[in-house]
Amino acid sequence: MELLQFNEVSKRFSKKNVLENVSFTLQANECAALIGPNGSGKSTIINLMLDLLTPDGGSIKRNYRPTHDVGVMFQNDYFPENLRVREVLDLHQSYYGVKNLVDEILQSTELSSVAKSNVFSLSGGQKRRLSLAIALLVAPKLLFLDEPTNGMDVQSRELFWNQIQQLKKSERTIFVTSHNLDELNDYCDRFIFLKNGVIVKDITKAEMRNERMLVIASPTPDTVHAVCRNYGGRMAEDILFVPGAAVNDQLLSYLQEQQVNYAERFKDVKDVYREIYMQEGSGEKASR
Ligand SMILES: Nc1ncnc2c1ncn2[C@@H]1O[C@H](COP(=O)(O)OP(=O)(O)OP(=O)(O)O)[C@@H](O)[C@H]1O
Repeated sequence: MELLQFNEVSKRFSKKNVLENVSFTLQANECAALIGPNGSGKSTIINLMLDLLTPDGGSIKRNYRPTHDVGVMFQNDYFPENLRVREVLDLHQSYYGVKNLVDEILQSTELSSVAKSNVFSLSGGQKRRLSLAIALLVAPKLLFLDEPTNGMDVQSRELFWNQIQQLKKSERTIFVTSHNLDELNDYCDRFIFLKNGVIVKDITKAEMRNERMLVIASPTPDTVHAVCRNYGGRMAEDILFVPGAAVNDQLLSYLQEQQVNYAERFKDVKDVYREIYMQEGSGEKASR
């Protein structure tokens, strides 16, 4: 089922075009990530999805009620002062007038043991999980996670994403924005890349893994120059990344002749990110 459809949506603030002809659909059960640098328009898209903004052009079709079927885990945790964990959830539940899900959610977010604790005594990871618990109170069809693991340590991140994996099994659409590309790569099924208010790539994990990458660690300047000039590629953190489309017998023979060590692997989100947002490395790509 299609949960959402953006059809050539544009948005302006003052005279500045912030989104231009943005089109995408979200299916029920998807776990999709919206990726883009600061200021690329992610929050504007989310606010349009939540019906907090109106588009200046195009149309949005929602198969959900923005006030009743959507749970949002905001970037920062805001809780009423001096309340216990359970009281915070009871309070939110009373606003929404929804079915009593507090015990179930305390359990699924692993907060039962701190249900009677004051929210200020919680660890950073527990506070993030309480924000998730609040977002789940409406039994959302659509769950927004905005930089969900900010401030969490490794163990809390793993626990958090395991909980999201469980939620994925229960017919929910999950929409994540995060700058943590490793996490998105591991846990999302689809990646929508935004650049200056335009969707420049919309790719599923399965599609991405159809492509290979070639990786050369600590290449010499001569190797960087020769490979980039003839095949394209990008340098990042002393590694040269060559896109799958350029990986061919000629390139591999060249590297073997030059005794350059390389490795081949599937493409991941960071590779796509580099292709979109980073300049190609030294040398011009030859027209082939
Ligand atoms: N209410 C507003 N009035 C004027 N300009 C705005 C408003 N909201 C956003 N903008 C501008 O629109 C552009 C996109 O902003 P947006 O917040 O959607 O980006 P973002 O990708 O979410 O950024 P970040 O990663 O920093 O949260 C920015 O140039 C921002 O300054």
